[in-house]
Amino acid sequence: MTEILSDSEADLRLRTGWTRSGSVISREVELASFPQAIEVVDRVAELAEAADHHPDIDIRWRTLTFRLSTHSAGGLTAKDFDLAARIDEVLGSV
Ligand SMILES: C[C@H](O)[C@H](O)[C@H]1CNC2=NC(N)=NC(=O)C2=N1
Repeated sequence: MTEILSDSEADLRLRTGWTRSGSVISREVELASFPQAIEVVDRVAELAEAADHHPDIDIRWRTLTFRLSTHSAGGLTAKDFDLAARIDEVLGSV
């Protein structure tokens, strides 16, 4: 069972560009174009499948918002921060 992180533990792990609201961390990013945003979504989808951990993804033209929480645990876990780091790697590569 993946352990739920306390608010203070979660805040210590919060990555640049991400915010926490309760048991959800999120990052909003604007891409250069809609096709580029969809390319990012495709790449994140592959990472999520490989990790068996999936973000909520809001797509509005060129703006993507990723939201992470561990539904099965009912809170934030290491899985959320690990996937956030992978999402940051994708965003850093476009
Ligand atoms: C059966 C499957 O492993 C689970 O439903 C996975 C799928 N992806 C998931 N993603 C997220 N964000 N939280 C989960 O608890 C979760 N559980």
